[in-house]
Amino acid sequence: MNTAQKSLRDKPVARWSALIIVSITMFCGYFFTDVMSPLKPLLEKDLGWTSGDYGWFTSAYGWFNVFFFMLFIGGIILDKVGARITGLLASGIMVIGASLKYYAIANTFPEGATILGHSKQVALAALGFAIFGTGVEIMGITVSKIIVRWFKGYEMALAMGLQVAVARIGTLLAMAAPLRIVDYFHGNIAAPLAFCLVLLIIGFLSYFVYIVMDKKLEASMEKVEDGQESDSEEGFSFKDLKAVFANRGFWYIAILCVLFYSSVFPFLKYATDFFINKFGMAPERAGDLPGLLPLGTLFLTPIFGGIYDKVGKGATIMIIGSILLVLIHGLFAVEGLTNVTLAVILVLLLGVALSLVPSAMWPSVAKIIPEKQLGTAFSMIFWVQNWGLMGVPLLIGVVLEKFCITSAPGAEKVTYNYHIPMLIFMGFGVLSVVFAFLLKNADKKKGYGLELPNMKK
Ligand SMILES: NCCCC[C@H](N)C(=O)NCC(=O)O
Repeated sequence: MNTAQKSLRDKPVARWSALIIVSITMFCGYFFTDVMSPLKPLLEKDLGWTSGDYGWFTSAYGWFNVFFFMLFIGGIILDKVGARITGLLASGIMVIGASLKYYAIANTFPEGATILGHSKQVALAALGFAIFGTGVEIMGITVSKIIVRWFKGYEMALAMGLQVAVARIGTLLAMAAPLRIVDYFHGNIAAPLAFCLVLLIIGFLSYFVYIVMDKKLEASMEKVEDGQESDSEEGFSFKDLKAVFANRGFWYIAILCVLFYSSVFPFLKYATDFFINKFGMAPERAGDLPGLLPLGTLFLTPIFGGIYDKVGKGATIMIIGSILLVLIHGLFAVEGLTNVTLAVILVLLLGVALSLVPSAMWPSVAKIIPEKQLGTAFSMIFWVQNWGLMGVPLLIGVVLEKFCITSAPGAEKVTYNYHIPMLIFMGFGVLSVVFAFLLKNADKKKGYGLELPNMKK
């Protein structure tokens, strides 16, 4: 290819700059997603929430995505009108949802005011989180497609890994910062949300810079004579949907996705409380331990992504990550194992698992599904995954409240035994292993190329 035929995506500086910009928006989204997790004990102590309230509120993240098919709608919009408008809409929705959630937590409401059997505060916070969850998930599929658009044939898995790594810095801050921010603002539980809301607005504004870059990319692609990489996609069609549904590899990846993530992200929602209850950690420091999880993934996700780009072995990487899950949650479930050093090691290992599987899973989707159906495919995978992100935190909240309370009724501080929740997380790990093997098997039969490198020679 001579210089005249190059499009903007062929210039490393341009494609990495595009990646940095969209990663900032995702970073802010991930921060907000988990910012309430370390606050669970405080929500119970200061605002009178129960574990059931917390589980219900946390599950709201997936409500609209699952029941109103917002991810499908987002995927269709993405394939029809492209990443520029979809991304802007999605990050705007994130800001609106986050503002409502902040309003709910920052205010007090008349006692006894309930909506759907929960206090007005819990219900409004949940509604805000549901709106936010729609925005951040649609943003997730948009960013996945943006990366494919800029990096296909280049360092695609590395780029996806780096984007996820930057997003996970958001998760890390969400674990480590909120209790410190609350402390700094003299016990104000809403302060971390306000801080995060400001970041989300910055993420929204930074997306305008990406829009300018995307326009330039399009113009440069139009100049490329053969137009082979042009974004002249046909957009969503029901034929595409049927094609994606008929693809066995797609289903294995989607089911692996929901199982794997069900035992990681919902775990994070309860991790601070778990470490306080099982390992006797001081509440002010207990968020630091789950914070180690995203820390490890920062470095490892891009490294494993780079290995997949150069060496391949995508399906095998997913199997190893899933086996790790079983071991980790299995050990967490063992009663009497309360050594903090062991907890640190297990959290770090969970970080390894959370690097292995995503670094191979997301680029593998682009191998199984043709590019013009990718928006649809990512949105369907995220839809399946959202059942888990919605249902599992709710399940754990209910299980905790019904079967795991160890304190006396009416005690000032409620304490829990996390044995059953950990067994539930382990169960998801076991099923992940099964589906990772099924995926590898399908790859052998259908030749998706999951075990092959991503990079063109
Ligand atoms: N706490 C963030 C949830 C992100 C869900 C999202 N659909 C996703 O799977 N992102 C990829 C990842 O590995 O984070």
